[in-house]
Amino acid sequence: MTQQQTNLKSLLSDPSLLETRAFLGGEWVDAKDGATFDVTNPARGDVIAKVADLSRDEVAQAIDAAEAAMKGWAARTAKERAQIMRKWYDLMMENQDDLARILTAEMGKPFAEAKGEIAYGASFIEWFGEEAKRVYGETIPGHQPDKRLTVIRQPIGVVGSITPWNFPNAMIARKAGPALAVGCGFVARPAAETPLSALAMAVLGERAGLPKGILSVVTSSRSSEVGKEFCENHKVRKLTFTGSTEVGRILLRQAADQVMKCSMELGGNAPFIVFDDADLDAAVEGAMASKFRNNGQTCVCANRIYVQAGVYDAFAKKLAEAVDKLKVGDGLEDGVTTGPLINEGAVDKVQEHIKDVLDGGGTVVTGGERMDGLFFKPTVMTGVTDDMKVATEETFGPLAPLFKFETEEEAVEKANATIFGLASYFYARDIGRITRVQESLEYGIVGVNTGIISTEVAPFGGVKQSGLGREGSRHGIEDFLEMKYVCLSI
Ligand SMILES: NC(=O)C1=CN([C@@H]2O[C@H](COP(=O)(O)OP(=O)(O)OC[C@H]3O[C@@H](n4cnc5c(N)ncnc54)[C@H](OP(=O)(O)O)[C@@H]3O)[C@@H](O)[C@H]2O)C=CC1
Ligand SMILES: O=C(O)[C@H](O)CS(=O)(=O)O
Repeated sequence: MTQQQTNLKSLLSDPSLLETRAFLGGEWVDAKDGATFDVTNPARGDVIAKVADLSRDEVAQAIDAAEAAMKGWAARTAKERAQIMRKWYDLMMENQDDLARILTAEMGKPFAEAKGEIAYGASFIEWFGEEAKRVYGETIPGHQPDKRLTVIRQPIGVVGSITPWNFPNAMIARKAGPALAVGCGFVARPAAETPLSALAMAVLGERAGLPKGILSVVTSSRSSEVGKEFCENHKVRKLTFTGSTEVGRILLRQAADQVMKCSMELGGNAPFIVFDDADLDAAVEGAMASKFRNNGQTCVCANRIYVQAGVYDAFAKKLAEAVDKLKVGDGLEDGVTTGPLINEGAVDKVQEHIKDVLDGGGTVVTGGERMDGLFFKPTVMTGVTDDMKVATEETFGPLAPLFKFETEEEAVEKANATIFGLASYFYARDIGRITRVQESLEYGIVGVNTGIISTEVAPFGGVKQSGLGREGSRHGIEDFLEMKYVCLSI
């Protein structure tokens, strides 16, 4: 065990939650060949854990175990599964602080935000345990006198899951919740940057009573190998992915060979529109929440901020004043509102977008510079135009670029001018404008006079190249069910 791992364990009320072995078929295992990969704390740059680095063959074993365990798990009543899901939820909430400390240590987000993510992730486990008890079938009036028609809905089968580093608890829970609740087997491959949160979830899932093999967490540094196993193994009936559109395309191409059902939660490029009839203080508050949550590292962060000409200067001034109050630092320190970026590539992307705006004649109102390590000053820029990179590329960092517009039609046209369609936001008070704009935006999610839209009770997902399917809400369970039509001749 590394010294840093010892240090992290010393922060936990229950040190056994810091697991570094993979959870394979109900057993805690090292990689067969003893291989491990390092997990680094992005705030300090030190290695906090060495985690089992599984091979593709070991992933195949997890899939076999999930298929074998499904027979008994799917045969239980929905209520029995729901009781175990509820116990899992209770354990996650009872251990919220420890789970949050592990999450902050491996991902960097401030402890308060990490606690919020644990509650958000746990809410999907709770929600879908309840929803599973309402997976109804139907009877259909026969098309012939001797025919009796019914429709039943059954678990789709073994699910392969690939998730990103930015929400290392909630993105898994948003998939494992519905999949396990309806009776599927579930094999999770978390991002190599952030496997510890997933392993801690598995510790608690085992304690909650999930049967051996129904859930595996296959930690591996070889993401493309794991993806190929999920896409090529005929025992896998469903692939669920959250991450960039670029990787989503790779997986969809691979999954096409066996016509595998896929759910895709992909990249975004959210517009945030401030009209001249908006409550400016509310708009600033919403922009802060949407733009700087998780240090700008969410797929639903405001990526382009459009401000109507009449309020542009006032909004820019107010926003910069709010940004200057952010406290950048180690997420485990009290009062820190903004942690580090996840890696050097993320810092490079922010710097690239800032330089591009400056080269195009834009201005830094506040921030604009890298700090020590992976820390970056939250930044507001004005004079941003549609020919700049930030207009079409997702920054995934703490940069708020302000674009000026004149008319409602212009704002909507510019907001829609992207291949993405995940989240969008606007602030206005005229009811006619609100109705027209919410109906005209080509996005799966529209926040009106709010910058935070995420909840387990609503359908989360994108249109265009931001994804396929919806997660959360009563709709999110459908992606883990198959419909069977039975025609009985009497
Ligand atoms: N719509 C949504 O809900 C979300 C979308 N995103 C989007 O993802 C991007 C940032 O997240 P990031 O994690 O860097 O995204 P990536 O798409 O690079 O990675 C996401 C996951 O996919 C894995 N992966 C990468 N390449 C492959 C492959 N060829 N086969 C199988 N798995 C692979 C990664 O593993 P590893 O890192 O270990 O290589 C990681 O676990 C942004 O574009 C953001 O918008 C992110 C979160 C949520
Ligand atoms: O990964 C993400 O960015 C999440 O989907 C955003 S949210 O659901 O936490 O808002």
